[in-house]
Amino acid sequence: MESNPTYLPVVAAAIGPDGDGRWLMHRRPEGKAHAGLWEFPGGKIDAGEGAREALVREIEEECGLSLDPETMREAAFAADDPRGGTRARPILLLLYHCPRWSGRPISREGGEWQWFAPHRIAQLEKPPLDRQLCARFFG
Ligand SMILES: Nc1nc2c([nH]c(=O)n2[C@@H]2O[C@H](COP(=O)(O)OP(=O)(O)OP(=O)(O)O)[C@@H](O)[C@H]2O)c(=O)[nH]1
Repeated sequence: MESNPTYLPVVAAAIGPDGDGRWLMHRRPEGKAHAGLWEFPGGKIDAGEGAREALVREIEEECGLSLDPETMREAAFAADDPRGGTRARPILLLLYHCPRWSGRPISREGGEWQWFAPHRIAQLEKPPLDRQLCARFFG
């Protein structure tokens, strides 16, 4: 049995709810894969990094918010089919509920940031794995 990793692990954050019951979503910038689609923000886990640590780092880099890793909870996951698709490596996307943060999001890497109610998030155009996470997380 081959034991080299197949999946590329990616972490994503469900940041919310804010005082109005909304959650923070990120619209991917032009020039990147899935440009213009709305995702739960996050990114790839670096070698040797923990999942929560990666999420804190990615969110800080992308929008300046500080997440509280102590209060993060595993919430849902979604994975590509390793035998389908055209990617070199299928993605394993891990969603964490992040109920505590500080700061306000600002766009640091060209994407757009917006708070939405869950029924609006369900309507947004999203990449395939984020669609699954949305259905699993918000029901
Ligand atoms: N959120 C999300 N990401 C996905 C999906 N499918 C898929 O291939 N990805 C890829 O997973 C990676 C997520 O990591 P990232 O957000 O740090 O990637 P990035 O575009 O900033 O960096 P990159 O240009 O090196 O890929 C991206 O390459 C993204 O295109 C999906 O359904 N949802």
